[in-house]
Amino acid sequence: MPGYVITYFPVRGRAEAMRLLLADQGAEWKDDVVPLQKWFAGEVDLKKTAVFGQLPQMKDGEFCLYQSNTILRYLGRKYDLCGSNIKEAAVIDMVNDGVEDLRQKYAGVVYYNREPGPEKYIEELPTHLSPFERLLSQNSKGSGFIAGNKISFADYNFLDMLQNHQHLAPDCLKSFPLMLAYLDRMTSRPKLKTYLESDTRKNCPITLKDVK
Ligand SMILES: N[C@@H](CCC(=O)N[C@@H](CS)C(=O)NCC(=O)O)C(=O)O
Repeated sequence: MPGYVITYFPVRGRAEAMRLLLADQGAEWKDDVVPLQKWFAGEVDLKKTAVFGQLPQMKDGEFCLYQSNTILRYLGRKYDLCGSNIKEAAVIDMVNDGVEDLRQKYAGVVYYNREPGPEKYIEELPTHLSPFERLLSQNSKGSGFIAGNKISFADYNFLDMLQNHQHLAPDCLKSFPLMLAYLDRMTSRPKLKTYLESDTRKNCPITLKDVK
């Protein structure tokens, strides 16, 4: 029986970065999938008991957490993925907050049909993505991780964000060689590769709109 249970809708969404982290760290987890229709019809008790009325929820045994970035940070502390000192930890937090900012813009357009709409968002993407190319160039000249000298929880969030954007706009990274090389390095990590190539992952829709 795996110690971790991730409760979420049948999408990658805000649960995927924690799945990437767990897979790469060789940990097992169970996905407890909540059908969207039931949730929005008010038929899921968890909607009332969840701390902020939202998912994902992650349980580590009896310990129950909400808020995707809090969960990532918790797993980061548990698996030593928060840098080697407080300055590295702060840079990792900064990058993760930057990923969160972009995730919110992405989610606004992709999930909630907010302005500026997908076409304009894609047109503006280089402006949103270039800070990450710069961060990579400033860290081991782009040959390592998004921050620090070892993998951190922010790398999994960043990887998920890059893959979501590649799905939305397949050419969006073409003028960002460091991010392309980073994606190659990350997706070649053996345990991550196995997960990324698994049927579970391939069959998991990227957004709520992709749910059949
Ligand atoms: N800040 C929260 C946001 C959670 C969130 O927006 N959850 C959405 C799905 S991604 C949700 O539960 N939507 C259903 C609802 O609000 O009832 C986190 O990072 O976990």
